[in-house]
Amino acid sequence: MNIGVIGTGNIGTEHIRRLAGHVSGARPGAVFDVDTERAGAIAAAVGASVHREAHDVIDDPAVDAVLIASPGDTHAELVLACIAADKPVLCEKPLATTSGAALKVVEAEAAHGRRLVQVGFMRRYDPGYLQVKSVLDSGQIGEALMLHCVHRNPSVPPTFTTDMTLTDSVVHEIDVTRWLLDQEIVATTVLGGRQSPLAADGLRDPKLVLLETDAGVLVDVEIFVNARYGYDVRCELVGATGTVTLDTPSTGTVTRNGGRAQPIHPDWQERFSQAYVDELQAWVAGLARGVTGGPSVWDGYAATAVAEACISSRGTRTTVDLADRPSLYRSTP
Ligand SMILES: NC(=O)C1=CN([C@@H]2O[C@H](COP(=O)(O)OP(=O)(O)OC[C@H]3O[C@@H](n4cnc5c(N)ncnc54)[C@H](O)[C@@H]3O)[C@@H](O)[C@H]2O)C=CC1
Ligand SMILES: O=C1[C@@H](O)[C@H](O)[C@@H](O)[C@H](O)[C@H]1O
Repeated sequence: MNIGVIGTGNIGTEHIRRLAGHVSGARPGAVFDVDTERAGAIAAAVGASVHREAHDVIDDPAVDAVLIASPGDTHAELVLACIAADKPVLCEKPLATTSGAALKVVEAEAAHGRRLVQVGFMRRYDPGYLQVKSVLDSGQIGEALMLHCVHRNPSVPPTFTTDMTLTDSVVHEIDVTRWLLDQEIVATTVLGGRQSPLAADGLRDPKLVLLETDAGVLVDVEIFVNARYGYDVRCELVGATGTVTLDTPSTGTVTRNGGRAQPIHPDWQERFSQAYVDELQAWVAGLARGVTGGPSVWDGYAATAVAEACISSRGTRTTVDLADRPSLYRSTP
């Protein structure tokens, strides 16, 4: 499979390297980035060609499938072009930054009649989250009652906005909640509270997000993107007869001088490195069989709709109103 990649920043470059060296059955064949120097550097490193426009990648007959890793507000338009060209696409999260834009993608793919799009919610491929899901599904802890989540980033670039803490960061917990519980989120309340002195001017950080599902499960998420000490993503799912916990993986405990240190990952690149490879490998394996699975545009739309309600909340309970779910998305492949 010859993969065309649009966006060669942080994650785009890493995905290209993974496609070149860690995913069987695929190679990065063509790339585009508005930053032509950046695109040229990674293309030269992996032997890919550089295109002049994003649409040249999508329309390139030698490109079997497209991977979109440009900023979130560019995604919906590019995914629509892939659907129009009948080309499979893995689109990094978020599918879109507004629910209206995401819904247009849902409608376009539903009208197309078969799935072409996978959304990059890679936590569904993380061995830790998979274990949490398998414990819940096995019935060992009874029915799910509550989910507690922590999502801490050491820092964010100056371009990162308060809205992005919800659309770019909490969107992962929104997807994890829907996937783990197989329930829709119907309401949210977001509280600001005391702010970090280390947050950039105008950035509301940290925040507490409360999500309510259609089955009444309550989910709390601490989002804190200036935690400084490292990358810390955890959760505890509380069931009727027990709990299952996903801890921050340690990278090697050092015991010395009367003390014990447990290093943790510096950022998402290291923490989820295996999940990204497994996500890409599953996508490519599906492509070879002519099947697109994994998180769908419905999942992308629902997640963006919830994130949008979080943005509107500002301390008050805000409901989430989803459109009707097309039959294409009623069963997960
Ligand atoms: N699944 C995950 O855990 C992660 C997902 N992401 C997602 O990946 C996307 C990219 O994030 P980063 O790589 O961190 O950002 P980045 O800012 O490092 O890279 C974005 C790249 O896109 C390029 N670009 C901007 N406009 C473009 C356009 N119209 N067409 C083509 N290229 C364009 C920029 O020049 C830059 O090289 C975002 O949607 C983000 O939410 C990012 C990090 C982790
Ligand atoms: O997707 C990601 C980033 O875009 C986002 O900015 C971070 O907060 C997340 O931890 C990371 O997984």
